Amino acid sequence: MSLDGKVAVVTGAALGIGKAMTEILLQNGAKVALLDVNETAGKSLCEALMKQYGQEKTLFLSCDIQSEEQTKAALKKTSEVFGGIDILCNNAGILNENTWEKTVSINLMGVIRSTYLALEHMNKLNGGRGGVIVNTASMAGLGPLPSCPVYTATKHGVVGFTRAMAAASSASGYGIRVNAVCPSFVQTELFANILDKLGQFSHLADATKGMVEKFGTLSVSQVAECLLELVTDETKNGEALVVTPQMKKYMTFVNTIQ
Ligand SMILES: NC(=O)C1=CN([C@@H]2O[C@H](COP(=O)(O)OP(=O)(O)OC[C@H]3O[C@@H](n4cnc5c(N)ncnc54)[C@H](O)[C@@H]3O)[C@@H](O)[C@H]2O)C=CC1
Ligand SMILES: CC/C=C\C[C@H](O)C(=O)/C=C/C=C/C=C\C=C\[C@@H](O)C/C=C\CCC(=O)O
Repeated sequence: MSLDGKVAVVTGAALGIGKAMTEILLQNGAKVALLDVNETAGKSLCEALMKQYGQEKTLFLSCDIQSEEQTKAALKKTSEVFGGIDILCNNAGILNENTWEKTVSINLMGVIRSTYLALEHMNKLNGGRGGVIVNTASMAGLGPLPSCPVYTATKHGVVGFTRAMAAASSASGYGIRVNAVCPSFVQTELFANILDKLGQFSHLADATKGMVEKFGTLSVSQVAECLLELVTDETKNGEALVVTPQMKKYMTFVNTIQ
């Protein structure tokens, strides 16, 4: 799928992985709506991107994906300005075992909310153009991180939601592919602050450090390249693309219900 003329929405676009996703989508010809709760960083990035790619290519919308009203308004504005939505990158997320309800609210409920609201614009059965949704899960969505069980649960939920939505879309004729990217550790602000966010599991920090030493850390660009692959390869639907500094692979899942 060529990205020329396509319209993308990236949540959590202001920093880290979302910023890299935004940049690679613009580099490949898409228009991008940047949604983020961090207005200062979002506006600053959007201004810089407008200078590099043109005013007509980017839009920043302040949006907390925990809010139905804000998310609905941001997606509506995106459609009004750019004429529709073809690509949704559900990237916004946090890690904080101290505030685990907020972690669930953003990482899982926010992905579900953004997906359902975007379907109103993307679904071919609603007059949409179809397209692709890519959810930023994590390797913690495929196996446990003992020092952050709630974060692990949210990412497992994102992987399960991704696979179920992909099947539902295919069976329903929505014309929308749904995939997940599952990185290991990535050098971002979220990653830099994790040792302060483990709450009652802070005693397991050393084990986490050991995992980081084992896996190493990815750059945000490496994750963005995976996004581009999942967006442009129209054969990919219901996939979980695992990426570490050592390897990249599509997960195979055993369907226990035959
Ligand atoms: N950094 C890492 O090691 C890994 C991160 N991930 C996932 O990647 C995604 C992005 O994380 P990073 O770039 O590392 O984090 P980051 O903290 O660098 O950037 C996250 C962005 O999301 C925004 N955001 C947070 N809550 C929001 C909300 N309620 N509504 C809208 N925007 C919100 C923040 O303002 C920030 O701009 C997250 O879903 C995270 O779980 C997955 C695997 C590894
Ligand atoms: C303490 C949390 C640190 C960083 C959070 C970051 O956002 C993140 O999500 C990092 C995840 C890194 C995970 C690295 C390894 C995970 C290993 C096990 O959980 C097994 C996972 C998957 C197995 C997949 C497979 O190859 O079979």
